[in-house]
Amino acid sequence: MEHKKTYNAKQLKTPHGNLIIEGPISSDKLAGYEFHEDLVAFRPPAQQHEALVGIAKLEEGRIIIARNRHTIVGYVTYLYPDPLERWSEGKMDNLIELGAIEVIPEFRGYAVGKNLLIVSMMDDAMEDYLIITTEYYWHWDLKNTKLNVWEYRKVMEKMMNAGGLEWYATDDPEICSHPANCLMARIGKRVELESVQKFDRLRFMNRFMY
Ligand SMILES: CC(=O)SCCNC(=O)CCNC(=O)[C@H](O)C(C)(C)COP(=O)(O)OP(=O)(O)OC[C@H]1O[C@@H](n2cnc3c(N)ncnc32)[C@H](O)[C@@H]1OP(=O)(O)O
Repeated sequence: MEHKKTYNAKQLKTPHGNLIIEGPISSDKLAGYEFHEDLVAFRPPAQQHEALVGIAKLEEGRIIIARNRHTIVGYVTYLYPDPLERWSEGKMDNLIELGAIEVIPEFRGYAVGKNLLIVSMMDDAMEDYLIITTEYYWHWDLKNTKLNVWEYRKVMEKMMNAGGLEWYATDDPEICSHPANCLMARIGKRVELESVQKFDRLRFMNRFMY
């Protein structure tokens, strides 16, 4: 499969300044920008910056960023699922995962997250993909937001819905281990039935139990 990436951008005004939401961004551009020190949700900022540069270099990898002048203040990543996860077991070249999304606390609640999703889907090539994301409550910033798991889950759903991702049932044990965890997905307009059926089989691998 050819992974065509077309750059899109939009401006977003917030009370803390104007942002450019843009991508997919090249690894060189990404490496040249400052990476805000409050981007700490997944790894220490320097390591996460390096990881994003690596993802942008992957054929299927996509990074969309929220930028305040020269500084990255938010991002979302898309790449093939981890080879150790069930989602890669179907060896589907059109299944990519929204792996991480983060916005610095200063810019949260101003639709930056939603706009990262919106700009991601501006690229028509996204209609060729089945995009998944796995939501585990232990990745959420419950401490700083002071939201409970259900309130946080609502934030995640509203944000993902802005990009057309919807809740999908699964019997994945890790997802089923807590009711706030979930699988969300967006099936592109040009994804064929065969891929959808393959995805259904990946979602339910323990059917012998029923
Ligand atoms: C696959 C994964 O990456 S899972 C991990 C997700 N990432 C994290 O948890 C990292 C830490 N958290 C963050 O970086 C941010 O809080 C994000 C990315 C989850 C959300 O980013 P934001 O820019 O704040 O999201 P955005 O402003 O678009 O909000 C989406 C919706 O949630 C609502 N919302 C956002 N924050 C809050 C809050 N603290 N309380 C109540 N509602 C909220 C918004 O009002 C909006 O709802 P609306 O459509 O009714 O207006």
